[in-house]
Amino acid sequence: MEQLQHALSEQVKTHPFTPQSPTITAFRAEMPAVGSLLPWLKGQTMFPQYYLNFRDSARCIAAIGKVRSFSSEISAQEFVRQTDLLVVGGLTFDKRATFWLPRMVLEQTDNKLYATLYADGAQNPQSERQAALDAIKTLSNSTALSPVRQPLRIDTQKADENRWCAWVKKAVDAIERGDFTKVVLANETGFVASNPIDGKDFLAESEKQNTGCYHFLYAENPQRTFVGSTPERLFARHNGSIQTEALAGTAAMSEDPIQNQREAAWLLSDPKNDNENLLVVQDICDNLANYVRRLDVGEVGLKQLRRVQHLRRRIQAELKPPFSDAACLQAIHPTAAVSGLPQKKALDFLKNTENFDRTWYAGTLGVMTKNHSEFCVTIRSAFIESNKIRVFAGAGIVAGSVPLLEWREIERKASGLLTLLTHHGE
Ligand SMILES: C=C(O[C@H]1C=CC=C(C(=O)O)[C@@H]1O)C(=O)O
Ligand SMILES: [Mg+2]
Repeated sequence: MEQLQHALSEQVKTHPFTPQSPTITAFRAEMPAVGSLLPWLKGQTMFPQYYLNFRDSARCIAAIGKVRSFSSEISAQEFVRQTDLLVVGGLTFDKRATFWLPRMVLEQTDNKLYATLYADGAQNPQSERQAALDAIKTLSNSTALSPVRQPLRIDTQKADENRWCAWVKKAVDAIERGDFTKVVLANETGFVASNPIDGKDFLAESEKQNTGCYHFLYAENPQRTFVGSTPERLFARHNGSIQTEALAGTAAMSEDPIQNQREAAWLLSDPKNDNENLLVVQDICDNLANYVRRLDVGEVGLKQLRRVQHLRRRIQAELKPPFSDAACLQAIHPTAAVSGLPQKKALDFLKNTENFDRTWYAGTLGVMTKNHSEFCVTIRSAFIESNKIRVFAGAGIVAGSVPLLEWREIERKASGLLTLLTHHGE
């Protein structure tokens, strides 16, 4: 990190910082890859903090501070197109957009660590120079990660087993009446731990145990951290190609490989779960239709995780120019894997049934650049506030859904995060 500090300081020292220049300056430096970026992030006091460890590559981003903010996906995209810089952020479940250009971004790939420091020419030159120098100092801050295991006590639960089963029954009745074909109900469960839970420690443990996922963290301030490990991609775009997927339909996973195989065989042949998945395929394909010139849906496969396994169909499409991330976000988020179909009817049902605000749960977080953007779906997630944690889990309800089985499904999904605190790690 000293190497990065030295290289960036030299650039900042010689930069003119002319008054009232409208442009953003990016100062860049690189060094060989280090281990996890989480100890660095844990050592920071600058907010907001953002972290995204990608699912299918070694790429990982950790960012602090904010130089510019954008309250819509369109304005974020315009900025990215004009400047060729990166913005991070996303949309809540109900599509409220928050994007920003961070002060400092660390980006790690297979073998390199890149640091980029941004300075805003539209600000006062003296204070911008100082802010840039302050950001460089953060590179030497790092705090060792600690174990997170500790006793938990259940605090509040938006739906207990009985209430959940009543919600599912109400949904199945509405589906039978023909109000909609699918709705994804969710629950929020709050726990109290004896000591404060550190979001970075928690996420580091999740990276170890919940492999095959995107790992994300978003903290607007020191009081509250949104974290999670999701198996689900919203989309990844490379120039005009996008890759998305229908991930829905669930069976159990355990430490018994024979049992897991039995569950997998059942999942692959169960019509209720296949329907759950196909409705997501239909939803994504219909919503992308106006923006693509070719679209392919892959064969059904399995996405196996530590506590659950899912049906997955990959979807690959060629966008019509001008390859708009804002259009993709608006078209496919929230997918029928987290909302329902038809969407408007399903969302009305959720508003009248769920007794909590989902905010960032089942939203989307990612990064946007001119040529490459990627967003994950923020399920398998939780809010951490000091010694309290609120965990979210949902399940797609379709014709034939059995309330108690859907209860077991959400309990298993939530256990992916909860067992990090309560069980012995490997
Ligand atoms: C809504 C969630 O999961 C979705 C993703 C995969 C499988 C799902 C299911 O089988 O119900 C859900 O659609 C969640 O974990 O909160
Ligand atoms: Mg399901």
